[in-house]
Amino acid sequence: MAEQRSDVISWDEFFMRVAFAAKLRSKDPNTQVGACIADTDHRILSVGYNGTPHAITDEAFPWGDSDDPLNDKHSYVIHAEANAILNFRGSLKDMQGATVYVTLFPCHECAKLLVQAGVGEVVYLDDKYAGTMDNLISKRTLDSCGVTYRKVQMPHGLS
Ligand SMILES: Nc1ccn([C@H]2C[C@H](O)[C@@H](COP(=O)(O)O)O2)c(=O)n1
Ligand SMILES: [Zn+2]
Repeated sequence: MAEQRSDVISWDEFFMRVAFAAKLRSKDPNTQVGACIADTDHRILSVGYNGTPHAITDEAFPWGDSDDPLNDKHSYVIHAEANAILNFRGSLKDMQGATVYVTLFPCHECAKLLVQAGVGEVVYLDDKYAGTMDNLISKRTLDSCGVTYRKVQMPHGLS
């Protein structure tokens, strides 16, 4: 009888790999973010990455930081989590209690969107802005709304 495989990746690893693949599509030169939303039956509902609204071409886009909001990328970029929610083609009731896998901890604006979309859990890879005001607001929002969050374990790595 064939031996059973012992190195099958977990659902957490699988969905985080999907989120990681999505972030490879991002044109942001500084921070690429991917998100994958999976339902309680381990089905992928949607995927997204940080990018521009569709009519803005990469060439015309100011991909830098600037004190001038007109020339600051943050004024224009749609975050990975927001794109994942927007890309979802099903009924929002199917997203109730879903898990979002994100390569970077959600900002406070995305935290609000995820709560309203019905997401019940956030699993993140990196939290490089931990301790910033934005990050504290995000965590307070998630805590207040009963959305749990945890850092993913990737025993097989990402390659
Ligand atoms: N959870 C997040 C946080 C940030 N983003 C996007 C927004 C920008 O494109 C980039 C952050 O750039 P930085 O300020 O680090 O130069 O990441 C996101 O999609 N989701
Ligand atoms: Zn965000």
